[in-house]
Amino acid sequence: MQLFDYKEKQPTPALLTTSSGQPVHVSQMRVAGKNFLNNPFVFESIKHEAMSKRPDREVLAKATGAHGYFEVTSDVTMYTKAKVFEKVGKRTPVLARMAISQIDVGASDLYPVTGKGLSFKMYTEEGNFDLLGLNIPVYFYKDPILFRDFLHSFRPNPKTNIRDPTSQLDFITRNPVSLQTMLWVFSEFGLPRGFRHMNAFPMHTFELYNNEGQSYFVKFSFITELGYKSFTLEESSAIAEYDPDLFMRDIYNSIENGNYPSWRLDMDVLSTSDLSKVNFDPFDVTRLWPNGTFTTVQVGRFVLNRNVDNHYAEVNQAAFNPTNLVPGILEPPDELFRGRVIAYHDSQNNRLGINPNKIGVNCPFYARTYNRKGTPPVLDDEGDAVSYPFNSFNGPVPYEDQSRPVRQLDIYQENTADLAGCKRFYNEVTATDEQKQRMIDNMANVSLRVEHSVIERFVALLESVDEDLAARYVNTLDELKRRVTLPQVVEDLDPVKLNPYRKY
Ligand code: HEM
Repeated sequence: MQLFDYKEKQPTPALLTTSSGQPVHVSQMRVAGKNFLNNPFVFESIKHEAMSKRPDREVLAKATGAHGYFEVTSDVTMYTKAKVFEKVGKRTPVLARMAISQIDVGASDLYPVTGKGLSFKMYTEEGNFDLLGLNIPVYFYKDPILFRDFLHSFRPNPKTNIRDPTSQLDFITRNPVSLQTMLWVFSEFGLPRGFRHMNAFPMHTFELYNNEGQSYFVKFSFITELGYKSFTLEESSAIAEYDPDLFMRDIYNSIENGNYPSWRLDMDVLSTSDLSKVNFDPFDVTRLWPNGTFTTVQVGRFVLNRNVDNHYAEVNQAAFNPTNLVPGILEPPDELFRGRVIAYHDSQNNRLGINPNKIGVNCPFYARTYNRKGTPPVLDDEGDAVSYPFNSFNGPVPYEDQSRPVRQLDIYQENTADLAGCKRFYNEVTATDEQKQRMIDNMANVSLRVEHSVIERFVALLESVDEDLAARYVNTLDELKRRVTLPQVVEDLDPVKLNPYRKY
């Protein structure tokens, strides 16, 4: 389809050149019988392809993206002075990136038990404002050191390069703090019917302040305006076979057809006085705020109405960073966020160089800094502007704002797991029998190849959450083991039998 569109725009072929603009002679197109080192066109073509791959993101690598806008739908000026939210009807251009975790580029979107990302970059007049969300409202852990450990347990074994569900369940039993999020991921909420039908949550508690300097504490949510819908396990395994790129295709086609995906931006709010009264840690990303403790305010909506022209330039090279906030919105004070402050810069410097914000898609409307040089692009590098701050030559100066809180919260968090939250999830969120069984079927599928002692520990953990959950899991797994008889050819290839280090 895209190929035919191109042909329509380009009725006759254009002249081919090298990257430095010299026309390419037809004899340069093939090497046969010639010394190709004397053929800069061939040399450049091979070299460029060989060196074209930059590192992918370590997490959420496979993705799609689109442009659109954010529109304010309610007056929220009592909570924040951020100009992006300053009046009802105001629109701000937006880039969205939608991604799937735990899989590499090229793998199937329907790979079981993955998280999905939905991030928005709002190009505001006060700088880029990025909100990064995942499709589940609680996070796997609150201690940033677990970033590495969690990923390692879910990644292929470093020796064999084979995924090992034993290490995944082992991680959960050794870090019960991650159980609640895993229950969400195993449940229907882990398998939305494409990005358009999923909600997403930035999870941290941000401090907002208004023009009078009053603070509020908020959690943002992106709520799909199409209504949440999920795939059944049968549907997803059937689709995985014939359309591994379904999530990506669905977004592209819906925008091309004028069915623009959209999400409401809501925020759950606690005032400063609420904060001193609650009996839970409102900054703990592994827990939900209990119903009845907060008010929900609608802020606006995101609409995606334009596909990108170049995936590499506009999606792969996009750099979303949770520290990209604007005046009126302060950094969340929790420990996990502090871990993220380091990680995104490092990852983006590693894959894009030291000037990621000078790459077209990341450029804010306005930026004046004292940084100079670095890996390309350097653009005009501020021309002849003075290159050190606090100078006598009218170099850029910082702004002043009397309403910005002078003190920010400094919090110390407990290292406890919210198993009561897991019980509430099992009994209240997966409320019906069918919902419970679906989650347990998923857990049992993953557990089929898990080493016995780890299963025992996992069952003990589930028992400490809810007896019924543990009993159903044991029964479902037993039943599944009885039912699954591998055909001979698969048995011959069974990794357990081939791997002398593993036993069941
Ligand atoms: C210690 C905690 C965390 C660390 C160290 C971490 C680190 C990272 C890194 C290094 C990237 C790749 C960035 C890039 O190269 O562009 C990334 C991407 C991402 N992270 Fe995190 N992360 C953490 C927690 C979270 C949380 C709590 C959320 C959700 C609320 C989240 C959502 C995302 C999303 C959606 C992306 C993909 C962004 C895109 O589409 O480019 N992360 N994370």
